[in-house]
Amino acid sequence: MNASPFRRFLALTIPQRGPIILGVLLILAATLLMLPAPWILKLIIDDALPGKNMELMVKLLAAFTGLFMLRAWLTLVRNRILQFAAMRLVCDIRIKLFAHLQSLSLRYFDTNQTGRTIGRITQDTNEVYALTNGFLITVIADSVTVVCVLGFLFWIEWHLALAVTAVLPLFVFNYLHHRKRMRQESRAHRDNWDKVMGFLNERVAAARVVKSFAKEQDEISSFAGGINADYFNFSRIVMRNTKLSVVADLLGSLGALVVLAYGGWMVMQGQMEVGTLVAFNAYITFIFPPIVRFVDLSAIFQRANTGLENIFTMLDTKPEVADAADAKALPALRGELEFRDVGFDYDLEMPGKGRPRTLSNVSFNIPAGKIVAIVGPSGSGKSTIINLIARFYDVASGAVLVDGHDIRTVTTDSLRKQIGIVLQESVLFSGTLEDNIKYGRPDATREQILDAANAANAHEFITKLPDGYATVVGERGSKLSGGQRQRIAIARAILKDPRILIFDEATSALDTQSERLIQQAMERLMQNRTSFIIAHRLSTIQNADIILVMDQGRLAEMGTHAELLTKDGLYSRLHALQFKDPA
Ligand SMILES: Nc1ncnc2c1ncn2[C@@H]1O[C@H](COP(=O)(O)OP(=O)(O)OP(=O)(O)O)[C@@H](O)[C@H]1O
Repeated sequence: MNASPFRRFLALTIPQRGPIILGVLLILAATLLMLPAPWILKLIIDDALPGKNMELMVKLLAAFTGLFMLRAWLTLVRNRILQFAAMRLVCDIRIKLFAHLQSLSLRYFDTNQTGRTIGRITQDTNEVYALTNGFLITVIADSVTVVCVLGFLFWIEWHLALAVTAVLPLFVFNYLHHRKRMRQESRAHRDNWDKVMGFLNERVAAARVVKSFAKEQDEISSFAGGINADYFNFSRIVMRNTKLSVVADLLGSLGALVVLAYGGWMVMQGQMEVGTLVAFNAYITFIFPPIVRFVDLSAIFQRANTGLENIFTMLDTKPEVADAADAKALPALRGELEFRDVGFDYDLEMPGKGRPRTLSNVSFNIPAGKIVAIVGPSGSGKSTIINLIARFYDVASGAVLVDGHDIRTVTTDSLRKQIGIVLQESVLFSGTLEDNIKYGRPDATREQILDAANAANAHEFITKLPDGYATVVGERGSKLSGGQRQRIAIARAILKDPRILIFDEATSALDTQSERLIQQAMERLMQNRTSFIIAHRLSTIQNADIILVMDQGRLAEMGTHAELLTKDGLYSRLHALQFKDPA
């Protein structure tokens, strides 16, 4: 069985154990320092005041002041140490989560909303800060205080101390009564908030679509729905906390009442001095407020527990595509590629249920250096083939081999370093054009970058920009045209110099001029490499060495343009439909 999130959290705090232990020792020191304070009060009442002993009075007051000053200083130092430790811990967990995210396979990103993932790294880790800084500090400080003070009370007057202790289980009952609901409410709150974050993230990223459909008002209503649910969830949590802490407060007062009633009776019976009763009364303020605080903090604990559950669920997600224990680095490739009876389904749970598999029995063998066009109707599995070549997913059956190596037996890093991919919707990162071009090869020289941009037909438009290569492109390259983005992506791929090239050809968004520039760039890029192109242009298809014709996840036909036309099969039908009028 898995350890509880809290236990696992404690394991994560190990690197910060130095500052945490020091902080706890300082808490202990500050607590022990305060123990004599009520006793000084007792000495003032029982000894200094009745005997009008001025010298004793001054000494006791000086001791009192000294204790408080020292305690204030210790608290300051302790808070600094523990707050820094808590923040460091949060930073470490954030880095760990991001690093783990990088190792996860595309299927994780297919099934988890971006907003949710971002929430894990930002919001859930904030709860860890609250837990380490607030909860741990208070719980440790308060537990030490309660145990020390109770022990001391038993030492001075055990009858009365026993009466005080009898109230304590009531606090536990009160907490247990609410605990389950608190947990459920905290979970509902967090899950709804994840949905709101997912929604927000999507709508901000797709502002153009929202506007083009004039859906602003509907989106506002949906967002308001999520936020109002958050209001409701939060109100429930606040009400629960209020109920819990009001009852805890009452129980604290009950404790004080017990001391006054029973202690007062003992004083009247001459079994205890007045000063001891006053000191007792002062000591119980060391006990009940911390216990009431425990109860209040249980809300932080529940929230943090939910956050920790989320964090550990993400950290426990295994990368589906992972290097085998004995995976070897792929040597420099020639570029042969083989699909051997490949079957695949995106849906792991219900593979192929009620519909054809995404890919079934796909076999082909491509010698190094060939240009391969993949064609077929929409949804026939073209993109899936390139996803499997790059090992974004693992095949369900059969194998994909490069130069005779099953790609599951080599490291994904060494495989992907030799594959270049230019997608239909090229994504650039915010940063300069130069940074974007050298993304896959950060150590490229200026000359190599210019050569790549030239070969990609991008140099000319870049130099016309006022800031040239230092031009900062917007988020996801939004300040460039579709054709310009595509050429930057081609330059990026050229600079990487891969042996296998994957190209998802986009035509629809481009004008003829742009299309020609891209086509020239592609032709240069494809020289001396094995290239797979999801092809839409007739020229690309005609010039390909091999055409793979996909149909409902199967390889329907394979051959050159001329061969396939003579077959009178799917390809010739598609060709007739699509290129009826090549002019
Ligand atoms: N990430 C995914 N998760 C689940 N199913 C997917 C995913 N990507 C694609 N599919 C499904 O797999 C099938 C094949 O999709 P694929 O993207 O390979 O088709 P395609 O031939 O490239 O289509 P198009 O020409 O429209 O881009 C489709 O039925 C599609 O709905």
